[in-house]
Amino acid sequence: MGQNQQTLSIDAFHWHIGLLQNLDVGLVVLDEQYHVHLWNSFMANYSGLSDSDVRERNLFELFPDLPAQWFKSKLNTVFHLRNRAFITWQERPWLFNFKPNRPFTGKAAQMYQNVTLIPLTSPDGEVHQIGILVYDMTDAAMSHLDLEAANQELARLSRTDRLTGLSNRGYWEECLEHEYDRFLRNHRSSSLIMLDIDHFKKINDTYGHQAGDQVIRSLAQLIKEHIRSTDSAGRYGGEEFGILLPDTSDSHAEVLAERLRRAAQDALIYYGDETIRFTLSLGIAESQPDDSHHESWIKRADEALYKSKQGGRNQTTIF
Ligand SMILES: Nc1nc2c(ncn2[C@@H]2O[C@H](COP(=O)(O)OP(=O)(O)OP(=O)(O)O)[C@@H](O)[C@H]2O)c(=O)[nH]1
Repeated sequence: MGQNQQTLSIDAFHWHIGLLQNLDVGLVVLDEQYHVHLWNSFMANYSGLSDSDVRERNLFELFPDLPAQWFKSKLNTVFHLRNRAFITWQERPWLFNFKPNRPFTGKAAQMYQNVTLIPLTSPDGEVHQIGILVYDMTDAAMSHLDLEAANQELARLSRTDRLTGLSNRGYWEECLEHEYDRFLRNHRSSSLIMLDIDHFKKINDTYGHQAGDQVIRSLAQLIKEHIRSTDSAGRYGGEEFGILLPDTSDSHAEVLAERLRRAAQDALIYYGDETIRFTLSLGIAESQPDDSHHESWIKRADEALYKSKQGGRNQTTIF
């Protein structure tokens, strides 16, 4: 090899080292005893440990909070199979517990990382060392998580009635349908309460539509306070609501219905200078196999509600 060529290869070696040192990606080389042989400036900056602090030292002793058992098994697989391995932030948000360097704009407390493990073949054809590349994925992870949160919020809104915060009719009917299918499989009865504000048109006509809305909101609040977390309440129509009570007989449902009816009767709704009172009519139907469909179940509860209206309102009827 001529003098020029030798100079060039030494130059090239320095460029390579310079490039590796200044990459905006973490780079570590480990041997089979997990001793560190290369530690670039990315790793030094985020860990606070310089190349000379870590060189020839065991990675797991340097970083006791690394998931040692899990990570060693990944490294050993790369040594044995000589294949690259990839660890994404979705699988494990981070390997090295680094703080991202976005102290003012970022929300993340930790740097999210993708990690690639590369088997490094020695001149003897064997793999005695592994290269670890650590990519900072914090921005991508944050956008992804923000998008996911926004989608979840959209999904929640699409299930919710805006005026009352209860389930809207579409979602509530879906729950009812699932409950009816469950009943057909396990034959454990559930009950359905349909309820409607009495003479609500008169409340609107007397106090105005906004006051009517306030009555609907207050009733929704009363319902939330009376039901269990396993029950589901939904706004079925203007001033009609449905409550699904899983694993509940009609006589037990009646206890809740009557409690709610009395609470409504006693409630005082303040709207401006007005004090508004209202009553409820309620109908109950227990699930039955011959309903054939959840809609027939609603129909029976509605028929019972109609009987309460016919019977003089402010009362509960079991179908
Ligand atoms: N304020 C308000 N009123 C509503 C809303 N949805 C429906 N309504 C009104 O609710 C009233 C329901 O009237 P009706 O179906 O005649 O029943 P009612 O006056 O409650 O009489 P009974 O049910 O027979 O006791 C109508 O005047 C609707 O305009 C709403 O979201 N807000």
